[in-house]
Amino acid sequence: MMKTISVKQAQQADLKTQKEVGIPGLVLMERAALKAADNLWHTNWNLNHVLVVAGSGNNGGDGLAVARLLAVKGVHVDILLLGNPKHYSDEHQTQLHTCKYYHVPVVDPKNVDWKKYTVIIDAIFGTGLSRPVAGNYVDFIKKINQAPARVQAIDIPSGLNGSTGKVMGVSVKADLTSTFAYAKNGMVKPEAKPYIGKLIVNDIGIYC
Ligand SMILES: NC(=O)C1=CN([C@@H]2O[C@H](COP(=O)(O)OP(=O)(O)OC[C@H]3O[C@@H](n4cnc5c(N)ncnc54)[C@H](O)[C@@H]3O)[C@@H](O)[C@H]2O)[C@@H](O)CC1
Ligand SMILES: [K+]
Repeated sequence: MMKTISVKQAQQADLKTQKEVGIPGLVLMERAALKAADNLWHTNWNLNHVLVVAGSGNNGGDGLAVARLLAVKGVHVDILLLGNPKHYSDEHQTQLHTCKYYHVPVVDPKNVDWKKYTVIIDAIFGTGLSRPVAGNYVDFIKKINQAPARVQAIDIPSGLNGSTGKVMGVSVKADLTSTFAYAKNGMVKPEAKPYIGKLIVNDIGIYC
């Protein structure tokens, strides 16, 4: 049986690893991104044109780090930034700086050509999702689900409650979910399957 934990336990384990064990958040983020990129390399998906959709928190930071890792290997990758720039987490800002260094293109949210992407990486919300999805986020999640691309979710499909497996209004439907440390309780529930797709649990050095 696969070990699963709640979102709260995942947040506590993240915090403990950083504050007590002393591994910096950016180190954990880099490990997460390397594993997620590796999961993608091991699919047979067409990686011709990838879109990373990044929210304002550390899930978005993970996505931006994956964008950079793909870009330096020559993949044509674009970034779509969602959320208020004033709320970007510290790690998100660092990852965005690095993407800019490598000239990873940032697309205009009002003018996204959803049909041209072969893969979309969903990095809007992870364990930080705390309320039902609303406003513009609903529209973007629907666009991701309607797009012809394969979809990889980073940590948790955005909009899915990781603890219960229930959809909080609307959720990304992923073909592949690259989660970190442990699967969250809701991910293994039958009703979550259409949103999770294939589940890969990646060890990034966080234990509880
Ligand atoms: N902290 C750690 O140790 C690590 C965290 N990692 C990543 O960080 C993620 C968690 O990051 P965060 O805690 O920054 O949170 P998220 O990036 O999941 O969410 C960002 C923010 O969105 C806001 N939000 C929540 N629900 C919303 C809604 N319905 N509509 C609009 N805004 C909403 C909240 O203010 C939240 O802080 C994990 O899922 C994982 O992907 C990884 O980098 C690995 C290490
Ligand atoms: K996500």
